Amino acid sequence: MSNPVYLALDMPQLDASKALLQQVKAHIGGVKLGMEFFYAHGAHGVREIAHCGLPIFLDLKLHDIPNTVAGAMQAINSLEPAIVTVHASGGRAMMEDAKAAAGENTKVVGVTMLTSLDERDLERTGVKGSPHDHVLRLAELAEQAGLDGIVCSGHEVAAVHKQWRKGFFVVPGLRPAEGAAGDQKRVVTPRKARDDGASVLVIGRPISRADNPAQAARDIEATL
Ligand SMILES: O=C(O)c1cc(=O)[nH]c(=O)n1[C@@H]1O[C@H](COP(=O)(O)O)[C@@H](O)[C@H]1O
Repeated sequence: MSNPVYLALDMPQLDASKALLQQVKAHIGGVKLGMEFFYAHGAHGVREIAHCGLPIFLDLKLHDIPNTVAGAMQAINSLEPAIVTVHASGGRAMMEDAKAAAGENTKVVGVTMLTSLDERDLERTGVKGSPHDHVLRLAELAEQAGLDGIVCSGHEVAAVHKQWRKGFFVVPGLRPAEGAAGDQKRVVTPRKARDDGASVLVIGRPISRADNPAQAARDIEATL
């Protein structure tokens, strides 16, 4: 089985990103580029990172009216990303149009509830009920809209996997047993997420901020 770990390259410096990637690339299965990197380096930066030969997950978390999101998707098609994110709360029509505009080899996944949020945060945004119910509801909407899968925390992935057997599930908010959670609130270990049905494990700081990133990536790989 291929390595499910996608390294989140969350840094604005292109050279430092490439250097980190060189150190760890033998121990990961893909690279995630998010808004921090993309706003700094755009399509050129994505192409530079793609030279490493690993699949690229373009985590742009698109969230706008359907026409605008479809246009954004078309604008990034030439980069041939393996995975792209949209916010599931953007609604069914937005997700349908995003999927229709994406390249045929790109998986479009809907971000459900950010792993940095808990039930109290959810309530403050006006959503009543548990994160579990909220994630399952948005997963159902994403499936109806024809998306390939969703992004959720390791707390929900087992239930979502049960509800959507063929879905593609991206799980961030991962920490090895001794790792500091930082701004993440719904956290599990990489192994637990994988055992519960995650297709992709997104891992950033536990590798990128480690004293020895290659060793950290190797240690995580060994737990899987
Ligand atoms: O879409 C994501 O990748 C994402 C969704 C989510 O709910 N939570 C979340 O942390 N992420 C991303 O996953 C990565 C997690 O980074 P670390 O907490 O450093 O491992 C970051 O790049 C986040 O942007």
